[in-house]
Amino acid sequence: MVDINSTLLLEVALDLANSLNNSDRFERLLSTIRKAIKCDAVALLGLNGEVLTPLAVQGLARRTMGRRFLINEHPRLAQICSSDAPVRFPSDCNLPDPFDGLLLDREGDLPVHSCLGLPLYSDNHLVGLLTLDSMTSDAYSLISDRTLELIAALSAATLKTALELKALSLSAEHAEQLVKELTQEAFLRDGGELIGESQVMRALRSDIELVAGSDYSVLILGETGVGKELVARTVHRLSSRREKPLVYLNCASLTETLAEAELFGHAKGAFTGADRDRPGKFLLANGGTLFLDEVGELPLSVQGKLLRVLQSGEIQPVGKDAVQHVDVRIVAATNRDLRKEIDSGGFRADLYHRLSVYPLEVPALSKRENDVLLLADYFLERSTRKLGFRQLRLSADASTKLKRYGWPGNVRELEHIISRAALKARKNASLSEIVSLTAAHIEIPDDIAAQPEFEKPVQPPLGVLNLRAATEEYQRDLIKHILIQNDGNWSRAAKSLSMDRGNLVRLAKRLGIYIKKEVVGVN
Ligand SMILES: Nc1ncnc2c1ncn2[C@@H]1O[C@H](COP(=O)(O)OP(=O)(O)OP(=O)(O)O)[C@@H](O)[C@H]1O
Repeated sequence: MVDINSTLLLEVALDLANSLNNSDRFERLLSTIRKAIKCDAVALLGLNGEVLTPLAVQGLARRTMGRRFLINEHPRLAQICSSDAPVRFPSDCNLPDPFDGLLLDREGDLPVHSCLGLPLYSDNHLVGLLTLDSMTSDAYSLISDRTLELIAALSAATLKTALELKALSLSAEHAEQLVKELTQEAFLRDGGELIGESQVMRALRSDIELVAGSDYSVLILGETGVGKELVARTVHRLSSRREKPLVYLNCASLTETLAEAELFGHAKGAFTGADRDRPGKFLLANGGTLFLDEVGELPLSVQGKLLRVLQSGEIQPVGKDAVQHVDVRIVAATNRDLRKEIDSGGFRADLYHRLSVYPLEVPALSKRENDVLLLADYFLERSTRKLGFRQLRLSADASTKLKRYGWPGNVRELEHIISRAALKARKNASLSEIVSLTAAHIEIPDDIAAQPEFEKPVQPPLGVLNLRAATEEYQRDLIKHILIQNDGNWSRAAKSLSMDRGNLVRLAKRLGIYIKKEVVGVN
């Protein structure tokens, strides 16, 4: 049996007391473990609920950090989690390895190899796992249990110190929430996690943490599909209002009366179709947060009323005399340049100043360095689970193709392209194998396909004699076509048509095009 060298133990122990940041702390831990035990790959995973999140990896592709492992979908991880001692998997173990296909410099299946898992306990609670993979069979049989237990104890202590240090630097109110953040809890159940390690995304995350704790209004700016809604959800989740509702209102495509009724509620009979009293979004969000998406599209008259509510904290439902006090935090988002809108008279300057106490700019995906591959891996892991693959990975040519593209539709476009690629690959693949997505699976519009569709001739409708009907038919076809091409994304479709989004939505409505995100049909 082989025992661990005491100098290495000392190194880890000293690192615990050193003023390292957490990612350095984790990296040092893994380096020390690799000196103690020969292995080709090692990963430290933090546990949150049912999700294991990589906190540091060595010998595995960097993009592994974008993966989130649901315990019950990975039998090896489940076995380690349910054990209170190190688990050695025999070389001929046929349970799928969560890191299949992710080992650095190795294409394809993991050959017969040794795998070792250490559950990490702190105060009798499982806080994470350490996994080690070696290409040598039976690599771990000679390492004593005592050595493994010591490594597990030191790793658990490192994880615990990291969590505690993070918690100490925060107000007690947010500590618990942010400890979860440290292990990057995937907000899988209700909304998703903001993935990204680029400088700009780190800066955004720290701005979000800063502003979330206050009660200021937040204005989220950014192109379509960058993740503005996700940012809004994160602000709410990190705020003291998180136990209260987060209410969503899309301000586009609302007429003046509808916008007012949606925001402030209405009395029965206030207008045609108002067959009962209805509370508005402000009341529904009382105590919590109201997310006003596409706030730049709000009709001017309603902007004035919204401003008054923000100043007084009182709402007056349409058709009612009585006012009601509400306590609501506003988070608004827009992909428009509101300063330009102010200059052209489309947006009130006073409302802008009220909303943008704390602006958050979400960067375009093309500005996020290597985040494209990290996000691609995050979406791949989701497709792996949803479509029942054993493992999905990107081939080198697919990665290159993704890196080269400019991403005008940002993260949403990447998400759709990966989902479509996975679906395409599923047709001819055996789900029990590691499936590589190649460049051929990645359907990125080339220069010609990316041309706005309206520049291509659309056939005039045949057999229609009336000019107005013919024009409408033409408009209907064109809008449907452009919407489908843009995955049902109204903002992008409007951009392709050089139109204002609100006008496009209103026109589509008038033409009877069924309005729902991602689905395009005609009533
Ligand atoms: N950093 C991120 N990490 C993980 N997923 C992301 C990230 N950013 C965006 N997404 C995902 O991309 C999709 C688009 O994001 P979202 O709807 O928040 O964008 P948006 O800026 O509000 O778009 P729009 O302007 O069209 O309303 C969502 O499915 C979201 O979960």
